[in-house]
Amino acid sequence: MAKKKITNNTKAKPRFSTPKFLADERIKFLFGITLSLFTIYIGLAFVSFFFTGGADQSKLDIKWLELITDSKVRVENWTGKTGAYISNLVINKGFGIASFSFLYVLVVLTLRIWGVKIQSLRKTIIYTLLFCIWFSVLMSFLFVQSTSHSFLFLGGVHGYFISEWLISLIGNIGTLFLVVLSFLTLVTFGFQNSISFFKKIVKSKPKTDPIADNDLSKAEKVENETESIIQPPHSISHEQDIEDTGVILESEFLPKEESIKKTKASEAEAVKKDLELKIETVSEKEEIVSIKHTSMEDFDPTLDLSNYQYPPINLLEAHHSNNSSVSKEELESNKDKIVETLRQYKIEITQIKATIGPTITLYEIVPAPGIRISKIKNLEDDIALSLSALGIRIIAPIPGKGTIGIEVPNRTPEIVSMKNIISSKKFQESTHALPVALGKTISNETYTLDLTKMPHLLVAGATGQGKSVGLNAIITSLLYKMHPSQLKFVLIDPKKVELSIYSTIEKHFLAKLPGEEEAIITDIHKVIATLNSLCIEMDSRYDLLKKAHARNIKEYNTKFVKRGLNPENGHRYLPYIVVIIDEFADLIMTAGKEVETPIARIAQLARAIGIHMIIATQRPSTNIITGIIKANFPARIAFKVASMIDSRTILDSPGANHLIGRGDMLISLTSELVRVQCAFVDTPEVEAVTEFIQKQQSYPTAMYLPEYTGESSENTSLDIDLKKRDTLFEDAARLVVGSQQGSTSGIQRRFSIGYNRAGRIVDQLEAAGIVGPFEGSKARQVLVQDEYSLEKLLSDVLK
Ligand SMILES: Nc1ncnc2c1ncn2[C@@H]1O[C@H](COP(=O)(O)OP(=O)(O)OP(=O)(O)O)[C@@H](O)[C@H]1O
Repeated sequence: MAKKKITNNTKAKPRFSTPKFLADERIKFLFGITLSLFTIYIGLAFVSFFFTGGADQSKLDIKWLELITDSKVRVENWTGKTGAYISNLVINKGFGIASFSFLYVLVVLTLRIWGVKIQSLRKTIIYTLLFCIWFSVLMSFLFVQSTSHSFLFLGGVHGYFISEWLISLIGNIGTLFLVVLSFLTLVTFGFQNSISFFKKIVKSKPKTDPIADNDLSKAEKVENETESIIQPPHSISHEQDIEDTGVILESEFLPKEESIKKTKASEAEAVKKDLELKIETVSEKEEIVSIKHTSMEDFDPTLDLSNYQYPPINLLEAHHSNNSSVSKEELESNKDKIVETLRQYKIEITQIKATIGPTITLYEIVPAPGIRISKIKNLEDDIALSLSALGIRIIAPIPGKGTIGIEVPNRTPEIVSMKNIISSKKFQESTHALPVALGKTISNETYTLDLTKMPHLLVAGATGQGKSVGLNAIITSLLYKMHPSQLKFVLIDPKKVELSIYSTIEKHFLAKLPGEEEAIITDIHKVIATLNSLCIEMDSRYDLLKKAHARNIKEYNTKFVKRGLNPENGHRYLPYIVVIIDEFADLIMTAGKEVETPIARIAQLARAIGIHMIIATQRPSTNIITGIIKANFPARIAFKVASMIDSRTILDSPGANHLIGRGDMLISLTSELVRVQCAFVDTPEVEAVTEFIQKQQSYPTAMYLPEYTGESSENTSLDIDLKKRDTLFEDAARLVVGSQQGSTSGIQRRFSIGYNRAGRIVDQLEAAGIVGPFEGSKARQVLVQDEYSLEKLLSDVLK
């Protein structure tokens, strides 16, 4: 009874709750001693029974009362009459040699009293009983004839009667089948992964074809979703490890939440330890597929460079030399350390699972009911200390999973090569408008993005943590998928060294201001001019879209390709423009608002017309990544940063400070963070790709962006030719005089035009003497007081 009470009362406390009479430590101590001695006594009695049972047999046949009261009756059993009687009762009249398993229950119970928990008591009792029944039947069935002259019933009276009854009922064969069937039933329900174990035995075959093996593991994944033990294809020897460890055993405190489906199924008893590690690896099939590029129908913009060849995959390197998989020892030792550390803080866990990624392994744990999640979250540093590892990150809880994740770096991280990522099926068959392949997730899946959906990307990370490699990965993946007619880069590189490698593909893939020599922009004044020029390009693209009644660049280009838009009316095929700014902090420090404003404008409006920005910075402080920038860059990538504050600045949450560097990154697209190992592409690889492109036929020049003259001081009103005034000039003049407000934004709003166009109109109004000069943040003074004077001025001056 006491046992039952113990196992049932497991709600919140991770420790075994003692019956009331054991609340007193002294009684508990004595009870523990008593139970230990009793266990040893019974053990000795059982063992002794084998040797002395024959001699004692006749004495044990007399009545029990007589046996114990008559001191003249002596038995051979080492434990006296009581031991002999109990042994005879339990072994011969009970379950035969299977009765030894009762000793196991006694050991578990004794250890429990001493505070050591190795197994769920309830399950220990149930399974021991079931095992006893089955084993005694088996023993009787097999040995009833051969031991008929012995004093010992190997299966006990219980087994004898049941097996005799079964043989009479269904014969020897039927009984054999039933015994086998009941064994399988016991194992199937008793051990979580027995089914997959049996399957593996059935399926075991020589492994000669790794591709076929990959297929198999994928198929198994789908089939066995709840078991989800998938073999890593890159290490066949590893399969054996997984086979050995692919069993989840849970401790007594099994949660009943339905979110943890597996725990219900795993009503198994651990014989080895109280908690075993389940290892999960997901590996994508790295299939090299031919690069597919959609051909255009009526008008093909790629026809200008119709012989253009996309770079072949063999220009990239495999970087496999120092790749190694995570050993089972490493996994087990990390698991033990995690479990131990948590236990020290009285946090019991019921299940633990490991997913091996390229550079980190995710240990997913299910805490016992009643454990506060925040308690585990606060142990980040303690776990890091016990594992002696940097880069531990705790995700509590993992969104949508009901588990808690502990990410632990692998001892030998794997390099994810760009070649691998580019040749992956996922990337090659992606239908994204601007496909970017970034690397591999924790579950070894290729991680791709569509830049048009972002629509802009903010990349931050301390120096040397993989930002430049990340930018190269983005550019390389776009070069592998896009035709020069479909994509142009605007590369801004104040550091002057990082992006210069792409200058050779200027005539294929770059855009620049007219008259500029260098396509890679390094000078701060040219950066301002280029960004403003992009604003003009943006306005003009909006005008084109409006004229074409298209909502976005995709619709517009489709109409253009179908020859629905006449180039004579100014229509043209619009390539995507990807603006990459390598050291954004430098720009903000030197030019401040002058760069921030056009960047914010482009970020706000450019999505629909195919201009996308990627800005990178080493210094993720709030004066660099301002509120305006943050608001307009919802998609962010963080490489390792120095502090939690920096991490919060980029991601709005901590985490990036716990990354391990060398391309380890966190990507925040929605509110969720994804940890990805960035693909590695080395400079010689990028050079090989750019050289391959450069050698091919090109456009005569880089794509020219619209000219930007700027609001420079020498650009006085005299320079403005009013004969070439804007068509909205007169309406704008009437608006300004009518409202007596000379603001650019007022004109912009009233006529639904871009900021630059409105700015040009205001300049023309100034040249015509309608408004005064620029006065910083104040609106310009309106120099014409009434409409009559305005009409006069318009007719006199502007003719
Ligand atoms: N994805 C990656 N996989 C493996 N190693 C990497 C990866 N990314 C970067 N590294 C290693 O880190 C080094 C520094 O990377 P990188 O030049 O990209 O840093 P960075 O953040 O751009 O630094 P800085 O801001 O100073 O230019 C690389 O030379 C390379 O050895």
